[in-house]
Amino acid sequence: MLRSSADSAGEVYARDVAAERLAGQVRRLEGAGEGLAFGRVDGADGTALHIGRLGLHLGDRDLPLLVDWRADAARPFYEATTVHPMGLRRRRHLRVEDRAVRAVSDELLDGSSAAVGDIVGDGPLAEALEAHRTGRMRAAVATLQAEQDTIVRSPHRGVTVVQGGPGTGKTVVALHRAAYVLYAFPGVAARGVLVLGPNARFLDYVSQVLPSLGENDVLLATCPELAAVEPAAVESLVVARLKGSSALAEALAGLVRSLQAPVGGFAVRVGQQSVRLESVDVAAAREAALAGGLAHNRAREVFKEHLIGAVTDALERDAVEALEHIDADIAESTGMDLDAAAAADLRALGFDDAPAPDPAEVFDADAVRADLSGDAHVERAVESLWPRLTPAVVVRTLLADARTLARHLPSLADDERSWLVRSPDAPWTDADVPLLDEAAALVDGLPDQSFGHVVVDEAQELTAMQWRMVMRRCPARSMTLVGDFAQAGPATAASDWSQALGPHLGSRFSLHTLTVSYRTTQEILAVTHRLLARIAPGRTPSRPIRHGESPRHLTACPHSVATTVAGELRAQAEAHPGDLLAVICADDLVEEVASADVARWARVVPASESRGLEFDAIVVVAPEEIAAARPGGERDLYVALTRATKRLCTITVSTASQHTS
Ligand SMILES: Nc1ncnc2c1ncn2[C@@H]1O[C@H](COP(=O)(O)OP(=O)(O)OP(=O)(O)O)[C@@H](O)[C@H]1O
Repeated sequence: MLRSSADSAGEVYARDVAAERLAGQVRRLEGAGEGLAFGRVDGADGTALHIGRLGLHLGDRDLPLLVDWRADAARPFYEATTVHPMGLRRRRHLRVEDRAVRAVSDELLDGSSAAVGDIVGDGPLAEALEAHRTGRMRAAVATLQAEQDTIVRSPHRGVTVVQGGPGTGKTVVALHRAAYVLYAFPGVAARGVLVLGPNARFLDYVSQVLPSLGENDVLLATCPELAAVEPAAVESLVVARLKGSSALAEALAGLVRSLQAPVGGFAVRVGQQSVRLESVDVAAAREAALAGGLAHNRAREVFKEHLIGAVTDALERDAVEALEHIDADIAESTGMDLDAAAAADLRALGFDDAPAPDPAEVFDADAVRADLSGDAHVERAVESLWPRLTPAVVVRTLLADARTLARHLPSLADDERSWLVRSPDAPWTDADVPLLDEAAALVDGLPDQSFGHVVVDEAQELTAMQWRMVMRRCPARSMTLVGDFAQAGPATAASDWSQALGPHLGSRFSLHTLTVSYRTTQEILAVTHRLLARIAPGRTPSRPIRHGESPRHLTACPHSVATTVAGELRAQAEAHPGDLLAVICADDLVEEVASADVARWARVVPASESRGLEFDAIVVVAPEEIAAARPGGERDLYVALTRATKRLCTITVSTASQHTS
């Protein structure tokens, strides 16, 4: 394509656009190439359709070669049951690897008995769930379950919330929903789709799902990436929690308002002259600047324009007055009416009754205004009344001292405010990010980049300030939000969706609950029931569909934790070669646990970063420390215990030997 000739600039542009489009298609096809076709439906009427990750058409054939899984025609593949066969006789799952069919499994839906060619095999879902984990989530497009599929292809364009226990497929639904939105709502897709996740580790884990569905135009980001801030420090949870509260948004807005010409007049030197505006004039300029609802820095331009207008008027008044004074003085000292004398002179020269020049017309207001807007004195005077701001300056100013905080955050107690004070050169933290983003919206307006649809995973983690960030980026309020408040981290203040979303959406969201635990076995889930009853009283545990080994429990002395962990991992690796193993421990223990021996067999994941992840087997070290490490630590423990698809081992560090060591 790029080799084709193109002479004019227009042709070059058209060629580049076409080349980019084709390259995108190639990426799409390459991404979705693995397991491209995965299903087939045979209608009771004898028709057959193949279902795939993408749709493919061949020449002018009426029927597509491959039906895109998101097309309406593919719906029965996911939703037909023997009770409601939706016109199907047979649903077939194909496992295709390296362009060869490796397995076929049929379900007969119309009550007929198996005919020649029907292969009634083991469930493909069970096969998918038993497969080795790789460290990267796989698409579940071939085995989406009916309760998931209904949410994925819902026609609802507003906010869809999906809740459910660990491993119920919330992430699966969220990512497949993103792919569905791109396919089914082209208008939304044109404005872009964002998937927001809690941290880089999680985003890496889910990063292959959408490309494997042929979708490469989705932005995966964390909150700091979205705000283009790189946090370089961590801060205490108490402070992080305070900074997450929406009171901070009001405080920032209050601070910015207080920097918008709150009171007083305005004085400026223009040439030899000093001009003073009364406070009413300044107040009028302020009102005009704020009337348009513009952000601070843009409103400043309007404010300046109005002030310059008022200064120009004042200068004009002065000029007129000065001229009139001169005339009056001359008339008084010479007894001459200058205007009359000038008119007589003009008549004598043959100019009949030329009107006397009006001093106000002699004054070139436009030129004066233009001069004033580039005048350094004027700019300085405006700056003192309505300073130009940056987001960083706003946040630094608010958090600079207890007095400023007291003024703008009256709802907090004195000691809470004192915790918020930070030194101006302190590095930014995660909790500062939404404050900077809020300040950016106040001073420069809405972010340049917004999206037609936003997917938030682990959405229970978002603070009120982070929700504000998200809402700013999705003016159309078309979103898929998935999460589980029983797994909430310590910075989360809300305990349900109404609390989290109410301030932005009222009750305008549709809530779905997934109830089947696909990841966790019955045996592992049973270990967490008592814990779940404590952290989410009244919550019905998810229903596991798989059985597995009973969890193991070991005890280690404080000085032999790494050795015990390594021993357990070695045994597991030998017994189950190819399995993906992980060790989860309290963040403070990571260094101690991650000995070379341990790192050889497993990934070591701090409990605070284990949300959303999944492994074949997990060793949870010192569960009691995870529970005690930070407020809400029992929820961290619940998350840690529910990361394995097959095996769980917990290692308690014995306190008895701690005393003797
Ligand atoms: N329909 C499905 N077909 C195949 N695998 C599935 C299906 N649904 C869920 N899974 C698998 O179950 C596991 C758990 O799914 P997922 O991570 O989406 O759950 P989750 O509810 O987001 O969990 P958590 O709350 O722990 O983040 C994943 O390995 C996922 O691929």
